[in-house]
Amino acid sequence: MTGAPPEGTVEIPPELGGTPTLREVTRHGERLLRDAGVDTPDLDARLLTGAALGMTRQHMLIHATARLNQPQVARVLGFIARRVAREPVSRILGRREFWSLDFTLSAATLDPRPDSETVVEEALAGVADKRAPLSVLDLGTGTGCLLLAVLSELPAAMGLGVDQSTEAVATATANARRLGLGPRARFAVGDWMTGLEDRFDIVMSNPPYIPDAEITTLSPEVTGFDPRAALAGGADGLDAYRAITAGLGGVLKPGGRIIFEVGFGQSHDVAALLEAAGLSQIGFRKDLAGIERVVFGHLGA
Ligand SMILES: C[S@@+](CC[C@H](N)C(=O)[O-])C[C@H]1O[C@@H](n2cnc3c(N)ncnc32)[C@H](O)[C@@H]1O
Repeated sequence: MTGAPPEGTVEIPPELGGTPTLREVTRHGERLLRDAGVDTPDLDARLLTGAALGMTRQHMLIHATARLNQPQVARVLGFIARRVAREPVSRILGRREFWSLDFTLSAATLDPRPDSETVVEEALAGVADKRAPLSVLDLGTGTGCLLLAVLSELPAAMGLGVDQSTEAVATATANARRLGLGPRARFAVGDWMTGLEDRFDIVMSNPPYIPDAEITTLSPEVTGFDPRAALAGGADGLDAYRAITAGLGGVLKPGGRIIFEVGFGQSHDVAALLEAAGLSQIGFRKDLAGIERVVFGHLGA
């Protein structure tokens, strides 16, 4: 559900007939979003109007009284209608900023969350020599955001991103190319580390971790638009952690590190899985909200 709204399907209300001003159209969109219970109606109306018209925020401020024609009004209202239906702004725009890099989304990829930057921070914090030729594996790569963010900071590192979704792998490959990281990033379809023969210095994963029964309690922006395969973690949310920790010995180099993103309240269960798998120096990193978002461990040298 990304890209432009279908043309000609939006009904334009009488007050926006003729050539309304940009400000009138933006305010109308904001009202529709507020009535629909969207959290940030002013911000979303501004972002969507700007995107529909190809205008920056500064342009919009300068041209607030500029007149729009009816196709332009229809395009703005098309975007607003999608947001009223709870499609996230990032999905309507088809892209999301992560680690100050621009990522294209697809229906098969999770919309990257700011909290996941904690994984990138921890991966980089453990690298003493940023120019070393390290190897990095990202399991459940989605848009490729974790792997590509890490590679953007480590100029001699190479990486592999694995996902079970062919469409996600295609999206991640296109993101790598667009970000100029194509020569150092490879993506493959697979079931976690099954069939991999190489070993890596760093393994990262933000696997699906929502307990199955909790999925329906999430916001409509998540349940309606993030793929279920990116969310569903089994009965207790820990299925993927069990599968991945069981295979870590085969993909980590001696002295290598695993860095997991975890859901709220899961850090100690995941730490116990790592300990049972023989990893040491297990630690935690909090996200900006003070929640233990990352669990990491070392494979003894
Ligand atoms: C929570 S999303 C994370 C995506 C991305 N790494 C991020 O942080 O935005 C989990 C990803 O794991 C993938 N996945 C689920 N089960 C998998 C499996 N058995 N093997 C490989 N990937 C899997 C999903 O397709 C999804 O892209």
